[in-house]
Amino acid sequence: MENIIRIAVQKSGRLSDDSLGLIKECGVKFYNGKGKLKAVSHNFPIEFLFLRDDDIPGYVADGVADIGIVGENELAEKESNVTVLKKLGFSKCRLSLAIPKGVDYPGLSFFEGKNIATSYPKILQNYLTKNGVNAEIHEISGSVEIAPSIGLAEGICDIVSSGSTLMMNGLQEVEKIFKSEAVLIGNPNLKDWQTEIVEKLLFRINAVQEGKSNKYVLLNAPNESLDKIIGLIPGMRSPTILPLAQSGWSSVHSVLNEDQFWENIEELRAAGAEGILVVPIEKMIV
Ligand SMILES: Nc1ncnc2c1ncn2[C@@H]1O[C@H](COP(=O)(O)OP(=O)(O)OP(=O)(O)O)[C@@H](O)[C@H]1O
Ligand SMILES: O=P(O)(O)OC[C@H]1O[C@H](OP(=O)(O)OP(=O)(O)O)[C@H](O)[C@@H]1O
Ligand SMILES: [Mg+2]
Repeated sequence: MENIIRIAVQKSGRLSDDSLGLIKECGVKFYNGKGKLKAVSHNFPIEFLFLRDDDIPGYVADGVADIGIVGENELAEKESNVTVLKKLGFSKCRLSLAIPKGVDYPGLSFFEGKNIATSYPKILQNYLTKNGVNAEIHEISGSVEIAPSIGLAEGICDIVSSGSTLMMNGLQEVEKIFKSEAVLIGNPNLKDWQTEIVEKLLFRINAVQEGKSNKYVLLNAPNESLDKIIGLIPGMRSPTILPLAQSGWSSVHSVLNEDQFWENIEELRAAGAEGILVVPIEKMIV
């Protein structure tokens, strides 16, 4: 049989759409019908295992899967022996301590001797120990935000993104204790042929991510402003300059980070740039 690697991805939940979307953008084709727990790509040597996210660090550490996509929070909680290969920039969230709204919060000492409900007992215990707080950790596996209102705990430690779940449950965020995003992880003992395939995938992921954070910019400028404009949008090696049919004018093509573009837009216009087009880039290899 052909050599293939195995990737563990979340079956369904907050990580799954972006994980599979990223791999599809890398040109890896596969069919993941409803209820399927495994799939093989027909144009890249990779097999998918669709799992609960809690199990992904352990499967990768044990070598059942060679690589996987998981949140840094789950990774820190499981303390599995895996290598972080790449931060992926999606499923960004934080773990926070929260208490009922209206309750006075004097600082971390609030939690001394209190009960805290969480699905992340290790991360929480490490944080409390580091800060010299003794609290009782009550581990529950979901719907953590409900715990204070049913008398299970005085506070919670759970995932926060927009904060709307906290708000809906009458809670206030009082400490941010851990920042997380999705990461690609790998078994630390991959064989050379497995590493080679992982490197190919990483090359594609980098090209997709570079493409997303950069834009292709085209603009028209009077020739006397070209030096100034080139300084503002230097591009990958240097911008392309093409003469317009109207004499004295040029078309300038360049690639630049979107943030950098917005920072320089006023100066570009002041230098005489006009007809500015900003075009998305699908893949970018630097
Ligand atoms: N609201 C959110 N915004 C952004 N990222 C989030 C959010 N909630 C969770 N995440 C991230 O996505 C991961 C998976 O969240 P999800 O809610 O799908 O987990 P789950 O219910 O434990 O799923 P599973 O059924 O696979 O065990 C979390 O560990 C976290 O890294
Ligand atoms: O700050 P917010 O934007 O409200 O996001 C935070 C919520 O998102 C996650 O739950 P999810 O909606 O994925 O449901 P689940 O707990 O059933 O997995 C997490 O467990 C929080 O409850
Ligand atoms: Mg889970």
